[in-house]
Amino acid sequence: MCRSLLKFIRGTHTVSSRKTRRMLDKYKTFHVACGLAICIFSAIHVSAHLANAANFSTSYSEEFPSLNVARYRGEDPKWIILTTIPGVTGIVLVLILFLMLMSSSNCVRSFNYEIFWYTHNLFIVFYIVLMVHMVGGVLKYQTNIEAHPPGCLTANQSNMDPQAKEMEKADNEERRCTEEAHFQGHYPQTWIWLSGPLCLYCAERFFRYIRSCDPVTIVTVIRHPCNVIELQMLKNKFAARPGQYILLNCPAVSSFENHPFTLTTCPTENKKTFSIHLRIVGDWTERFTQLLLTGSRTDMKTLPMVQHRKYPKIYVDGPFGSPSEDVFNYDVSLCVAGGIGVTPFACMLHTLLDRGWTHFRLQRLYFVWVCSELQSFYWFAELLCSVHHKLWQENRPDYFNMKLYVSQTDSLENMSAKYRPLTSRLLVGRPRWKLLLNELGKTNKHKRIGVFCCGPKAISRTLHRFCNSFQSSETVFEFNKESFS
Ligand SMILES: NC(=O)C1=CN([C@@H]2O[C@H](COP(=O)(O)OP(=O)(O)OC[C@H]3O[C@@H](n4cnc5c(N)ncnc54)[C@H](OP(=O)(O)O)[C@@H]3O)[C@@H](O)[C@H]2O)C=CC1
Ligand code: HEM
Repeated sequence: MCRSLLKFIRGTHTVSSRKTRRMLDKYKTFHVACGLAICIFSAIHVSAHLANAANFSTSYSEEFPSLNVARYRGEDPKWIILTTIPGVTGIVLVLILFLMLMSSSNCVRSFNYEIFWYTHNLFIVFYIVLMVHMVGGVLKYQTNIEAHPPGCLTANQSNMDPQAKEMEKADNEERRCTEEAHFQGHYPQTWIWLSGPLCLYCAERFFRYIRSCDPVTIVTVIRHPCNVIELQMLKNKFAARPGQYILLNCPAVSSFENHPFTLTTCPTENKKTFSIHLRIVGDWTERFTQLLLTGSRTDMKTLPMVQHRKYPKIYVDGPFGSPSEDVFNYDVSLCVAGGIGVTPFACMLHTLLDRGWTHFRLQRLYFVWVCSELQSFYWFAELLCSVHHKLWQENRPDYFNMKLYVSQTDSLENMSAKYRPLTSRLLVGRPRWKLLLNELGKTNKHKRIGVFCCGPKAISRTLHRFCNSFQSSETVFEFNKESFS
């Protein structure tokens, strides 16, 4: 989960292979797999030590008292657990893990991200308790193997009955040893395994904290249809690439919550501002929007300096990498956006408009955008028309192929006449993915098409399935899933 380190590795040219970069994008999936593995092996570990506690009670050894954890034979195993350091710390670890696992489920994260986020930060307590877990010294090893080889007999010790004893006298003499067996608790080794990853992660968080401390100035706040707010910001030394996202923190709403937003414009030589489009869907975005719009006229594009003081203080952590950065690294790319999931692709199109298509490997871009309402398309209608006109002027009409789908037809009206290129590409209903992919397959034979999807999970799942099942030796659809939530 060292996002900045991953973004650095992903962005440098050392990771030339797209396959490796795509693997780096799976860091969250890998993390969840590790988290679940921790839970599964912890369950096995706990079961083994519960059996262990029962054994300590029933197999109490008078012969080797230092090996006992029970205080007497038949002691209640529950007491052995509740009165030893490994026992008590083990219960705390299991409780933390259970809370983290339950709060990390998709439903909790989408219902209330804060519950997940607060609970998940219990990992700090988890690691501290884990370091203490081993100091109890329950697991022991013998320190004097040479002086007391396992199975040997000390002077007053015999494990044979008298009759047999006479017969084995000579043999026993050889098995005599000079001292009692001595045992010592294992030296705690957990910190050896944890110190590397923890130091790396702490360095990552420290770096992110220092970087996010730089103040951010809100330059413009624009209200868009369908509950979307555009925020244009300025931050010293902030640089980003299209497709990347930031973590936004607004202490006036909550000091501990960092919400991810994909950039819709990146700073360029001519324009130092960067922007995000946020959809007001939860309590954090609602509260944040109230603070943004309180006392400022929402019809003004750029606010006079005097208004800046009215804005809440915000911090920006990032940018962080994402699969969408690779849209320009294919000959042909298909970008599918669902609703506000258009944001990473809007950033692409801004970059295409600023820098032109000749700077990139990409030779053909298919853009499919599905929205419930027609007004949603106004979020980036100007941008889409500008890109369309620019490519026609540069005699590359085939470069940018866009299809806009409006899925809810009850409130359908005509799009504004000034966006004619969009009106002629507007379709009603949801896309038929299989048909769409077949059409692309036919017009792009022998190509590896990069498929990028950002939006409701249902679209990603459906499209991913169709890309994998697309049977054609000539065309390959390589699915790149975009998600930070
Ligand atoms: N970088 C990232 O990872 C980002 C991710 N997002 C995510 O994108 C999502 C966008 O949310 P929102 O704007 O509310 O989107 P909506 O819920 O409004 O859905 C957008 C469109 O997708 C359509 N749709 C839903 N499922 C399918 C499907 N299986 N096949 C075809 N079309 C489908 C909907 O059709 P219908 O109306 O018929 O349901 C609707 O027209 C959010 O979950 C957000 O987290 C947003 C920004 C960035
Ligand atoms: C049990 C299953 C687990 C699941 C499903 C899970 C899920 C997640 C998810 C989805 C994120 C990303 C949050 C985001 O990007 O906004 C995350 C982050 C993180 N998780 Fe887990 N996790 C699990 C277990 C654990 C465990 C056991 C630990 C450590 C003891 C842990 C430590 C972390 C850390 C340190 C982060 C990074 C937070 C950051 O820096 O952004 N997780 N986890």
